[in-house]
Amino acid sequence: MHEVLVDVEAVTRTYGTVQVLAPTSLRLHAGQGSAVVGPNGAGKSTLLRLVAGTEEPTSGTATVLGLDAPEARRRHRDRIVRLLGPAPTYPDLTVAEHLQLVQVAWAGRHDGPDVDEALAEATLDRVRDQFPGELSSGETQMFALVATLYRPADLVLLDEPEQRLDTCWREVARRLVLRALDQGRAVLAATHDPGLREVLADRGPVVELAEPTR
Ligand SMILES: Nc1ncnc2c1ncn2[C@@H]1O[C@H](COP(=O)(O)OP(=O)(O)OP(=O)(O)O)[C@@H](O)[C@H]1O
Repeated sequence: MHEVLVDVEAVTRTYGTVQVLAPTSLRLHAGQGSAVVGPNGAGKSTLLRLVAGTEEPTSGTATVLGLDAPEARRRHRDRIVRLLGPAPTYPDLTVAEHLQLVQVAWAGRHDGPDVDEALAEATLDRVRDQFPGELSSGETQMFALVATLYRPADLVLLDEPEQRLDTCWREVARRLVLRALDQGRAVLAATHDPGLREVLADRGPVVELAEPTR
């Protein structure tokens, strides 16, 4: 059996008096995909932050790579990558230079295509020499997704990777996620995109969250 990467047992999250995440459980093995779905405000991003270890559950446990999620985040940064909100960028490095930086930083462990191929397959080659501040919102999102998936990781956490992408780029995003799964990575993604949900549902559990009651 593949390694258990994520083991979430009855986690909840409460802010003030409102429980924004009702007890939720999820188990994800290497190479599996999981879509987290539900209406706006259902707690999808909250669940991802609990798994990312950037936030603590009110009750229940979130275990990642056998460790409490915040500890896993510290100890296994080479195995976990996340795109939860805007990606940090260097204003004076071009799009291509960001990917080159990823190659250098993870020297010897990068097994994807070369920089120009990675940009071309995401149809980002036209902006290869532009700076982050010169990109459209969709280009920024596509660039963030490509850069996120460019580094090595066994577990990929994505919060609505389809946001601000047009129909063509949503299709590209699905393809990139599918390739990550085919490479044996586990992908946990909150999404409103039915196509991405389908890609992930083929490879693992769908987590359906309901709107919080106030
Ligand atoms: N720090 C916080 N303090 C108070 N309430 C919060 C906080 N963070 C999130 N919430 C509330 O928790 C609920 C769930 O938010 P979350 O961002 O997880 O939803 P979501 O399912 O990702 O929504 P969307 O599809 O709109 O991105 C929302 O009602 C939100 O207002």
